[in-house]
Amino acid sequence: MTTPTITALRAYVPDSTGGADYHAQPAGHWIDDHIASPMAKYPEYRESRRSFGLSLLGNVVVEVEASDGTVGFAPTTGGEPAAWIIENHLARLVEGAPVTDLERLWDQMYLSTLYYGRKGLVVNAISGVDLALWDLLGKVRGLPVHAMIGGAVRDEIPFYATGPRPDVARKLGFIGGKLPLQHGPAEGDEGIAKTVARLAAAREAVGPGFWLMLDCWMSLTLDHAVRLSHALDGVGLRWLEEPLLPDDYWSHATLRERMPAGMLLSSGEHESTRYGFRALLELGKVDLVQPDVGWCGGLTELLRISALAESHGAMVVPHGSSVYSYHFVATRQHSPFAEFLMMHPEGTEVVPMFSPLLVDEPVPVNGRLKVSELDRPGFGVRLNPDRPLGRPYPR
Ligand SMILES: C[C@H](O)[C@H](O)[C@@H](O)[C@@H](O)C(=O)O
Ligand SMILES: [Mg+2]
Repeated sequence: MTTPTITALRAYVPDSTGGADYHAQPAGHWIDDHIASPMAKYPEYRESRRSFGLSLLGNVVVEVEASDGTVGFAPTTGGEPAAWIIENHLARLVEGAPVTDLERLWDQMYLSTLYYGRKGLVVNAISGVDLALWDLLGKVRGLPVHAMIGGAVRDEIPFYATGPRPDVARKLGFIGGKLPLQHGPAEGDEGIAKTVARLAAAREAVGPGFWLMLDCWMSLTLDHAVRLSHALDGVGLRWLEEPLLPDDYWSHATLRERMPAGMLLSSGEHESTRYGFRALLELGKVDLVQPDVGWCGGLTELLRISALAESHGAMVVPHGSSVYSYHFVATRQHSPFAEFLMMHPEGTEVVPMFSPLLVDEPVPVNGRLKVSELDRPGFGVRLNPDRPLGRPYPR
């Protein structure tokens, strides 16, 4: 049997809002409504995360074509800058390789960009290429990705929902609701009081058994995080998410020591590679890691991060990334549930997370997704043919 080789690697930039860069939403969407951020200490940037540049990058769609005509693709966040890296740097390593060489290609993409990469945009680009390669391999072999990384350990995936209405999430069958923090340290004790009131009202609405989480999106200082965690101790918070600056591993460990014992500390959404997650686990002492498979290095690197986390007794619950993380979650015991970002403007309806970029994108029904819904080759989704794709750096 002849193994096809990769004949072309292409990077497109769709004109759409939403998709993998899901923060790019029309005005009035809950995801940009006075949500706390590291920039909120500056009043002019407190009302909207887009005001300081969140979602400027937009989507990049990576496409890989094989010598037998098979085409794989995957989206991630990165826009034109990522497209430039993919077309002008990564393509020279990938084109001509057998479609099976994911390990060697990952190593070469990471090592060849070390001098300007290691984290952030470059690793997003590498992640996009890696995901497209997994999609291609699945299509060449006629297998869903989950069947190529060990096979499913469960028949269905339970989900928690991220959005402003945990009461609606509970009614829709989700196992928990994660609220975005809206008031950071710049709003002082008054901000803490508002957060406590909001979480207490949410707890009242959902009752005792439904998980509640709070996503702080890197916005807190250590002192504020300690005080906020204790102020929320009566709410029964399942975890406090990404409270501190991602690089300050040491303050995570201090927070872990000082926060209430029953509240899990989670982080990792903006961390990348196994090295970053080793620091977060060993130095940061987090209980739960949340790599984004489109940002951490792709699926090849997520598998490494996953094994590392399991050896630390930590759960791996990937940051919301649609089918690109569902195939992973289906196959790992220590990844018992997944995130679903409620991308409906009020967060009151289930809509496909990467809409309008993809078609055939499965969504949880009654808060769960049957793994059999993923049983199509590769990641099992198609690009929306009605959304034009520009190729900014054609070769
Ligand atoms: C809802 C949060 O503020 C972020 O917008 C979200 O992207 C991310 O942190 C998440 O965990 O879903
Ligand atoms: Mg988060």
